[in-house]
This record gives sequence, C-alpha cells and structure tokens, in this order.
Amino acid sequence: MSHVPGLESRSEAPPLLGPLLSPFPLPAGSCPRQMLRSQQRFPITNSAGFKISKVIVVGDLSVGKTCLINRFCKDTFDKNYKATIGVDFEMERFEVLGVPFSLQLWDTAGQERFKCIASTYYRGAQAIIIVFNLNDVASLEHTKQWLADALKENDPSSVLLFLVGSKKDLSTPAQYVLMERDALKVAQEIKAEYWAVSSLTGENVREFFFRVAALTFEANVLAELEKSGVRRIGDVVRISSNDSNLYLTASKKKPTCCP
Ligand SMILES: Nc1nc2c(ncn2[C@@H]2O[C@H](COP(=O)(O)OP(=O)(O)OP(=O)(O)O)[C@@H](O)[C@H]2O)c(=O)[nH]1
Ligand SMILES: [Mg+2]
Repeated sequence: MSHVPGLESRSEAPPLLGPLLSPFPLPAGSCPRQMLRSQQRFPITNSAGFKISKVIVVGDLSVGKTCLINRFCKDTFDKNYKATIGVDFEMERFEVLGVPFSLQLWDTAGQERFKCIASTYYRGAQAIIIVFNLNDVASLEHTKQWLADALKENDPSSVLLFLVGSKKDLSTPAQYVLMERDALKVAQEIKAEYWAVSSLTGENVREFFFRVAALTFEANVLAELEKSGVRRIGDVVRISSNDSNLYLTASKKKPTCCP
C-alpha cells in the first residue's frame, strides 16, 4: 500500500530538506531560486530512471524494522511483535524539486529461517538501512554481517548506507550515550550515516526517511547527469552540503543532518 504521508504536518520537515523535499507539491514561490533554476535548466523530468529508488531494511529479528516503516508510511505503532515472513513492501511517494519521486521500502525478515527468502530481494538496492536495537548490543554487533550479506547482491561503491538505532524511548540518557559511542564507531567503519529513532514516539522517523529520500534522489540525479554527459550540475542540485557531517552524528536535538 502506498500513500502520501504527513499532509497535516508539513512543518515537521527538517530545516535542511524542507524547501527541497516535500511529500506534496510545494506552494508556488516556496522553492529557493537556485533550485527552481536547476529544474528549468536540466531535463530532470525527461528521464524516468531515477524516479524510484529501492531501499532495503535489514537487521536482527525484532529490532523494529517493520515498526519503523509502519510509523513512517502509516503513522501507526503496534506493540505486539509479528515476525515478518520473507519480505514486505511499501511504496512511499515524495516530491523533490517538483519531481515525483518514490521510495520502495523493502522490509525484510530478521529471523534466521526466513533469511534466505529475504536475501533474494536484496538485489538492486540504492540504499541499505541496517537497523539495530539501541538496547541490545548484540544486535549492533550483528550489523556488519547484515551489511556484508546485503552487499553481496549490490554494488558497494554506489549504495547509500544508513545505520539506525531503534527503540530510543527504552534507553535512559546514560545508556544511550554509551550505545551511541559504539554505534558511531560502527557507522564510521562501514561508512554509514547514523540515526537514532523511536517508532513508538516517532522521534526522528520522519526526518530520517526524508534524509534517505533526499540522498537517494540526489544520487539518482547525479548518476543520470553522468550518463548524459552533463557534469557541472553537481553542485547546483547537491542536497547534502557538507560531506564531513554525512556519516557521523552527535545526539544534538536539531542538527543539520542527523539526530
Ligand atoms: N518501545 C519500543 N518498542 C518497539 C519500537 N519499535 C519496535 N518495537 C517493538 O519491538 C517488537 C518488534 O518490532 P518489529 O518491528 O516487528 O521487529 P522486526 O525487526 O520487524 O522483526 P522481524 O520482522 O522478525 O525481523 C514489537 O513488539 C514492537 O512493538 C520502539 O521504537 N520502541
Ligand atoms: Mg518485521
């Protein structure tokens, strides 16, 4: 099932992405001039290739992958655990710079017995979201194996990686600080962008998926431009402004890119 999320809460878009990425058409005049120019000058709408991105969500059983997707796509939370069998699929629509753009979110099973089914869906991902439970250090330790399995089916040089700590609502601040330190280390090693979220409270869920959408869209546009031989556009459409804050994050409340 797909739908347009968050119509009632457009102001929640994080400051970095607000003017660029919207789940609905932006009002006339709300785009920065630079972005409008980039739309007019380049044939973004002529190519359908970059308008859908496949995103796979992997991680140990019960870390909260399904709840994360459901919080974003349906704004629901179920406290009862129902294991995903094989894979589930959600499509989420956005509008980026006036261009319709969709994320295919593939929710995979964490249970060992369903893993071989789930892994057949890994291929062709443009982003990999590896989820661990902020209250379970073993699930963090397993993230590298999940990544290795997902990368067997994908091109490591072009795929975007996100390391997501879930169930933040269950951590005390002191516990969180300790876990964050370890998570940042792993994120740095695997070159993933780190986020901490709670599907129960919704903390950072929307911001996180907007970030995924923005970065995958950007990567797709740049790849299209590469293919068509247009090169100087890169700086104009670039959504992430600072590579140094791409992969690591602190626990500040309103950062430029991450939680
Ligand atoms: N407190 C709290 N519980 C959560 C959160 N996210 C998920 N849970 C609970 O954790 C359990 C597992 O969540 P799921 O989303 O089904 O886990 P999963 O990773 O999809 O599990 P598999 O499908 O087996 O791989 C459920 O009981 C959820 O209610 C959260 O942010 N906070
Ligand atoms: Mg699940």
